[in-house]
Amino acid sequence: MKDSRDSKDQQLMVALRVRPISVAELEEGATLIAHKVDEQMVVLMDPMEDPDDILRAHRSREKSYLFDVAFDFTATQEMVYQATTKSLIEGVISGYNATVFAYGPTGCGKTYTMLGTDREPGIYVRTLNDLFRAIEETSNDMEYEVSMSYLEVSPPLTPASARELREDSKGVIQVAGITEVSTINAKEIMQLLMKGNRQRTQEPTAANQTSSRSHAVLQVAVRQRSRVKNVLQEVRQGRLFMIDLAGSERASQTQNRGQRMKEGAHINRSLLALGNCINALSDKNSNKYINYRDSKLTRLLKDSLGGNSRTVMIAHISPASSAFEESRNTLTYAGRAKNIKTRVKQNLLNVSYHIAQYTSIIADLRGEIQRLKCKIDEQGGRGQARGRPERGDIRHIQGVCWEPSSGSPRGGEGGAGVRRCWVQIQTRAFSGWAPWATHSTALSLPSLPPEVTREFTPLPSYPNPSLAQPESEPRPGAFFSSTCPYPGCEGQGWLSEVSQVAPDALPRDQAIRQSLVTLCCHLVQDQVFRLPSPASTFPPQDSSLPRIAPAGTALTPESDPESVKTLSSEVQRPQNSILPPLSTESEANRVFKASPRAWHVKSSSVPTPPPIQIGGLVTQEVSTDLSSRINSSPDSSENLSEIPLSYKGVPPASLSLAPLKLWCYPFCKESPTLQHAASEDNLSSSTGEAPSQAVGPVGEGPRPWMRGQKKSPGKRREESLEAKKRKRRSRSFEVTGQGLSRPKTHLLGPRPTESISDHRVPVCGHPAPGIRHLGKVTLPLAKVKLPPSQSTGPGDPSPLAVPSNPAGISRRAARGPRLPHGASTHGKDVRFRHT
Ligand SMILES: Nc1ncnc2c1ncn2[C@@H]1O[C@H](COP(=O)(O)OP(=O)(O)OP(=O)(O)O)[C@@H](O)[C@H]1O
Repeated sequence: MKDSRDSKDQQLMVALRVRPISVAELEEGATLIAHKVDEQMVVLMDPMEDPDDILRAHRSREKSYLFDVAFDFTATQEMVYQATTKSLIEGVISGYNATVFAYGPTGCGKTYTMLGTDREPGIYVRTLNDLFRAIEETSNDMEYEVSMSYLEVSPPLTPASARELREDSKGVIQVAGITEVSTINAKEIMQLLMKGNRQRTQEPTAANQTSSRSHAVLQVAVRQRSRVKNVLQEVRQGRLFMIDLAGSERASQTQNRGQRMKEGAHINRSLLALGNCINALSDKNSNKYINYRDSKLTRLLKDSLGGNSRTVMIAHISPASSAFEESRNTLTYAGRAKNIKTRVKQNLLNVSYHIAQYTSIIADLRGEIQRLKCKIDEQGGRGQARGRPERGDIRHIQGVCWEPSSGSPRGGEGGAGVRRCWVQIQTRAFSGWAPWATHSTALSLPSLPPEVTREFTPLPSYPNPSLAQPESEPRPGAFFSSTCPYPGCEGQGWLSEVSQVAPDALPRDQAIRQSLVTLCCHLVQDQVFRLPSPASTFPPQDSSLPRIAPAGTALTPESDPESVKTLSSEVQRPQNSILPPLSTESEANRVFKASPRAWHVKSSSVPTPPPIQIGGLVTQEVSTDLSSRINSSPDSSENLSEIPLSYKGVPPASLSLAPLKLWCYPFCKESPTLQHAASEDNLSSSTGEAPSQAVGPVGEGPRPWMRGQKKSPGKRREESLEAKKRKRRSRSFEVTGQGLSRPKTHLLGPRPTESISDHRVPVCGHPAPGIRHLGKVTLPLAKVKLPPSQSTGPGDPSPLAVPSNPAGISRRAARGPRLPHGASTHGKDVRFRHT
């Protein structure tokens, strides 16, 4: 242990307490000779009055004594404690030694001041209470150890005198064989104190019925250290001595005889030694040797008197004239003690930890790190369980779509993951459009991530498409070509397609449409496939994002034969591949109402449809919902406002990655087989209709750009018309679309192509030669069916039917709003169609 960095001299504080005159003294006829003049001064009057003494005739019989503080019989215990001891507590806690000792003749109130009574507790109790309170107040930051010992320094005649005092290597007096009790609180200390005090030698004398025949030393040690663990730690250790000395006595006064008289002699001897030390210490100019070894008392008080301690001496006197001599001596010694100076230093113990302790600290820190990691994981898990915030992150979407390691679409989750992410993208992308926002709310979907909203916030709020129809409606599909920032982008093509087959699904306002196509194109180009954006830096390039598709990488046998091979093998998989459930129950609730009222219903009012049943598995696909909305027939749409769409009975082979097709077809080329499959699987949604009976695309005319098709455009068109007729007859709900082929463009990339190689993508059993040959693939579209059980009634057996003729379109347009499209199942390369 080393002492404090700075030490300073401290004057010993001396207080004087004059107790009330006792009944016994009054009975003896004693008079008051001690008076407190002011807060610091006490006057003692000599009771001896002899008018015949000429020599002393003009001498003042009063003598004043000045102390740091003086109390008379009016002073309460609390006042004495506040003025003398309370200020020491803070120093003890922070590593300073302190001593309070009561000094005075027998029967003058030393024990009363230090121990007190039950009603009026003394300094012991009050000090300990405040000490523990102060410790508690700082225990958040600091760690404390408190120990206590209660020592009786008695004359050598008693057993307690067998205790030896020893000085340790640092010069601190230790009592051999003493028991130190680690204390928990002040209450426990008080119980120990009372117990110890009962064992203290007390005998009635003529001067005091409860005269203490020994000195009592209560020592409280406080060790303080910071709770912040460090390699080098500082420990502060303060000690507080509270000493109730035995009283000096005169044999004549106590009338002791025998053993009691010998005790008194020993007490007086120790007090005399104390007085000598005080005398020596108080002599400023002398370099006299301080003989602490004269008595155990002075040895114990060595530090308190002349060493490292803030010391308070409370001198006690009786006001009675009968105790004049004792009072005068006490006042004299107390007055001298004022001159004693101590050098106060903070006791600091620098603890440098051993290597084993380092290991322990490191283990603690590792445990803490692990605990925090688990906490983070838990929070992350909860967030994912809630699903919403993470799904709002574009990185998450990309992560869902693609395996970061391989850069390919996720195999296990496959198309489901891609579809799901697209649903999210579409849904959120259209969140600025009020009808869509309605559904977004219903779906409890999060808003777009900042980087997306930054790009697309110009999307206006569009409360109801039917309420904001422009005077002259643009020709469907005619105006999109000039709005897309990407040459040859499929986003506009898709919208054009939608505008033809389901014009009601799109907003009427030109500006909104343009925003919409821009949005779609951005999403297609940037958000999932991360193709280079021609006009913007959106999204911000971030190397930490999973690399998705290298720009301009065409899927050709030359460039990526392995991919093509994989794709080819994939598309040859049996058609009865079963799609696993695509998403959770919450996604199954993504239902749309077709009536105008439905746009404004709150999420709670949106009915929950049964999930899509695919090949015996219950699943659902929001994209097909969207498709169904787009293709809602005017007759059925109103009823659908009350009946959610549901789908069932779709053969596994007819299920495909409709959203993938929608968004991926720019990267795909289509074989005739795939094209056919797409038409069947995705465009036909009549209940009970086999995929083979499904009609082809609703879109008009041949598509010369479908170079990969084996069927001629004319034949394809015939099929399409036939399908339309069947649709009208059956009034079934059909989502028409095709897996489209398109020439290789800069948009081609291996990863989107791989995405369609998901084993759950149904094909018609053809090896897709066109893929190999032309580097094109076609994504089949999802097939959506409305089960009869979910139809609105006999008059509307197939509630959603998309009229493919212009009349149908206009009729629907006149009927009012339709569901916002938000997504499409169409996979047409409209660029070429318009050309
Ligand atoms: N300030 C006070 N107010 C009221 N009573 C007091 C006061 N001081 C002392 N007394 C009473 O005086 C008596 C003697 O006091 P006390 O025992 O404390 O003296 P002492 O100095 O400890 O004596 P000894 O040295 O013999 O032990 C007790 O009955 C005590 O209650």
